Amino acid sequence: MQELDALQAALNKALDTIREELSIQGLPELSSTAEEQHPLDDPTFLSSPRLFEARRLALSCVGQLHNLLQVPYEKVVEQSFAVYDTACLNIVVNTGILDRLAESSTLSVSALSKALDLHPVKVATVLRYLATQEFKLSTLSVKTAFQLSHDTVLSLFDYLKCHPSELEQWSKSVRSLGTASEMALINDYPWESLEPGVFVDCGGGHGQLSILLSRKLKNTIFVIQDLPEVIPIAEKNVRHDCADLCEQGRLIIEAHDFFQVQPRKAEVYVFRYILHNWSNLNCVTILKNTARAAHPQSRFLIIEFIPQRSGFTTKEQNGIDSALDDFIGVTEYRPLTPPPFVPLNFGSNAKMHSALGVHMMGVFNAAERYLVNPPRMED
Ligand SMILES: C[S@@+](CC[C@H](N)C(=O)[O-])C[C@H]1O[C@@H](n2cnc3c(N)ncnc32)[C@H](O)[C@@H]1O
Repeated sequence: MQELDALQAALNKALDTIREELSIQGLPELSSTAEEQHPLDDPTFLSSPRLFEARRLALSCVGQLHNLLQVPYEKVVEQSFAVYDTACLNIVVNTGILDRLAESSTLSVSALSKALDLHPVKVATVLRYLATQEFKLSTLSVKTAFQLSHDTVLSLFDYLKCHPSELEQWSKSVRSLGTASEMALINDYPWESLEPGVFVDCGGGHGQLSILLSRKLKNTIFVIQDLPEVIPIAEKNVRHDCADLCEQGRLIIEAHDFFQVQPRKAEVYVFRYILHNWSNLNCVTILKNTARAAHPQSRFLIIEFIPQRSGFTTKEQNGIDSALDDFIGVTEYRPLTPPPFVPLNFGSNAKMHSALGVHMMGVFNAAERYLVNPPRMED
């Protein structure tokens, strides 16, 4: 029997058994939104052996299915961000958020932040992360948890400049973050519509996005820009993969600080995983500096993870109604409407991206940005 079939069959059997046992023992239905504690959650409750084993089996199947279905890269990121589980719980308890929510579970983030004198973006980021499974501090990008933990006044980028081996390690981890969703990115956007022209990869890091696109867009020149200390890393990577394109002048690597005016006129300026490192004010400066060089037809492409709201909603509120069967034979991506009891952001499946939001807050006092109702850092 296939592993997936076996786990599905065992899970179904276990869930059926739990349902039967609840009925036999006259116990209430299970509900994750019930206000009263379920008797099964009482540590002194003595389960029947059948119910005990059915629960154990169901949870084990869920865990095994998780291992089977989750992309290994996401598991690695989740594990390296696991410390945020404890940190966020600690914040929720110590700041009084938990007590306030116990009094009223319908408090909005802004009401909660006002009542406790906390920053709304930080409260939202922490709660959103905790919903998938300090603190009153400055909102300045150089007064973050990173500076406290490293006992430094330097920003992460300035710190890395002084620590070349850490810079190398950090830029490798950013590169793998890009790799994890690169094929979808290349497939889902009509890149050919941008040809021909000059494409500037602002803060391009290892240059991986430009390398991939240069194979697809044969009439485009790619300029990878980054800080001077990152240029040798980018050059090594690009020359290793595409020495011929460098010789032909189709891939150019150059130092440029995006807080200075952009020197290149181009058809496309792309910012992948850049703006989430910076406050609104900084982002405006970066974009304005680039816009000064742009011509009226130039395009700005901003590539970021867009977190979805947590919580549950009706299909009508969600606005998109698509079921798994609607995707048969479809090649163009569109999102699935979460079925009942599946959170809008797909719950535990959003953990990696929510953890990234916490990470951006801890390192840069920045955040992943939302399309709807965005809570923003004040500058
Ligand atoms: C999160 S990484 C993204 C790298 C790349 N865009 C990618 O998607 O793989 C942010 C990049 O911004 C660069 N960066 C930071 N400050 C910069 C500045 N002032 N000017 C240019 N690049 C900068 C960093 O060196 C780093 O390579």
